[in-house]
Amino acid sequence: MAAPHSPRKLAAGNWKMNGLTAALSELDALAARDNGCDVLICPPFTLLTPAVAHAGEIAIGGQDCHAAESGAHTGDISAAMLKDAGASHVILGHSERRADHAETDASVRAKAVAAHEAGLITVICLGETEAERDAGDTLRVIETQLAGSVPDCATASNTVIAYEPVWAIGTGRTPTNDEIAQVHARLREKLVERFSDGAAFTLLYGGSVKPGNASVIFDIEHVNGALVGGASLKAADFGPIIDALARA
Ligand SMILES: O=C(CO)COP(=O)(O)O
Repeated sequence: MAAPHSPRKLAAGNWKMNGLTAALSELDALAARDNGCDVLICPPFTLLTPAVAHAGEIAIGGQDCHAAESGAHTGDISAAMLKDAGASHVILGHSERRADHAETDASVRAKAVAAHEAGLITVICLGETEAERDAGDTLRVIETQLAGSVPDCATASNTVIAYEPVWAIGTGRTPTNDEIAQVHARLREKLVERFSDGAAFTLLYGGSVKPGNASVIFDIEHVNGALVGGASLKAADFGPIIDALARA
């Protein structure tokens, strides 16, 4: 595939630890829409294979993978297993995993290398905590996470960056538009410095994106889409967010 010259828009849903078989009807509803931009759903591992069968044009991704190809890692899943199940993407370094599973920038980077070797597109998450924000450290934190978590093999075709302020996830709170703009501009600047196709990486915002605030967020420069948690679980909520992105 030729290298992209400008970022592709992506509406990504992270179902987290939500969804039994009945939730596949939401995927049916999304697959039946005329979406107008790339859509990705990352269901729990148990639904990956059936989700692929229900997804139509919608891409399906995992929510994590191990850095090793295989071996004695009880409860883990490899990038090749995700690919084998029909996934095209994997979320890495989500703040819930950084917090609950002690993931570091180095471990996220190792997972990203494994995912790229398996042919997956990575959605690498970063974002500051509320304490870091209050201390005025947001840009320093995201720069460190970007440098540490994104491997040298990253390209605009195999890597998406998601800025998710930890304090905005599931809280109904979001940064100001200026704050989002500042972070995304810095992410773009650093990607352009490091990668020859840095201008074409898709940059997502995540954290309390809803149908009511999506359009305003998508109008911000360098915001190419969203990584959505709660509002991705129902097609009735995620559909309007997809439409807002397609229109932006
Ligand atoms: O963590 C998120 C997506 O990965 C965001 O979750 P919410 O959209 O529920 O705030």
